[in-house]
Amino acid sequence: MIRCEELTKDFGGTRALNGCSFQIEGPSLTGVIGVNGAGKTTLFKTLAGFLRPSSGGAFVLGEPAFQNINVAQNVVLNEGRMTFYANATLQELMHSYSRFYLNFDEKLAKGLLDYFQLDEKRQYSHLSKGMASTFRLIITLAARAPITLLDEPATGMDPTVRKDLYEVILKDYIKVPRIILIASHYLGEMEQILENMLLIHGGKVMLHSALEDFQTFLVALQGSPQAIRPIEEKLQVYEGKDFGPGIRQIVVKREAFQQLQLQGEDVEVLKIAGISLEDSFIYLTQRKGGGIDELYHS
Ligand SMILES: Nc1ncnc2c1ncn2[C@@H]1O[C@H](COP(=O)(O)OP(=O)(O)OP(=O)(O)O)[C@@H](O)[C@H]1O
Repeated sequence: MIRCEELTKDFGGTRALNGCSFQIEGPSLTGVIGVNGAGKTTLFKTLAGFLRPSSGGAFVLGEPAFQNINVAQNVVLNEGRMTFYANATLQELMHSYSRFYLNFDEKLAKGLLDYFQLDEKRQYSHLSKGMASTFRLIITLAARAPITLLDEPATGMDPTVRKDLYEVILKDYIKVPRIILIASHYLGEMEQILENMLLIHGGKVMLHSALEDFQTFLVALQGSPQAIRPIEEKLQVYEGKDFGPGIRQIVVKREAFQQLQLQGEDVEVLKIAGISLEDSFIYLTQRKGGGIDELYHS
């Protein structure tokens, strides 16, 4: 179980987390998404016990996470900037993980190294970016820690390896259900394996829901401008645009639209369409103010 309560983390003058609260009780494959700088890595490092909260709390298995040996043994963090000692071979790194994580599955780790054609005698520092990511993922999953945190696990991987990566994560989760959080910007690809979504924005949780609820959170309405305008005036519109003279489209919250309780003719003129996960993410986290067009028109 993991729980954050009004978790705030400051780095000097920068507030990376700002009253972040959520809880995950049981096994779950959760995607953690957010724009660059939203606070995802800070959240993971705090849950792993590497960072002390400035205020509020981060709890793992009911205990405060910071510098807690019980937490450390139950949480494994895979992060791109992880440094291992110079000259370490894959075999040595695997060995050090297996001594620290009591459930480390060596057979699985070796099987995956074979599958991804990584020679365990090679030095980690000599691997390419994508190979290093693959290796980190292998030892992180093989650790079989009850809380597994994957921060941008696909960094540098080519599309074929990424496809395998998602399959490996999913199969491993099915074999040993546990709390797995994956922070990634590859939303369209991750979507196929996730159960839940946690959207972090400005250091806070903006949305924490089942994947299906996230996928249907926003909806696109198309119709004549006469049919669309009255809705537009009543609801928060995430995007509005005209498709030629006779058709206007707006993006709004599905629930808010349903609560409008439109009747009869009004409903008939509207075409309602779903929105991809990636587009929903963009609409929900878009920057306010002038867009890119404006920058290039001065
Ligand atoms: N050690 C640090 N010192 C100072 N500022 C930091 C430090 N670590 C993170 N920050 C700042 O905290 C904020 C959140 O950073 P964080 O790395 O958690 O974001 P993120 O959501 O993981 O971003 P990305 O998607 O780009 O990886 C950013 O403004 C970042 O510059």
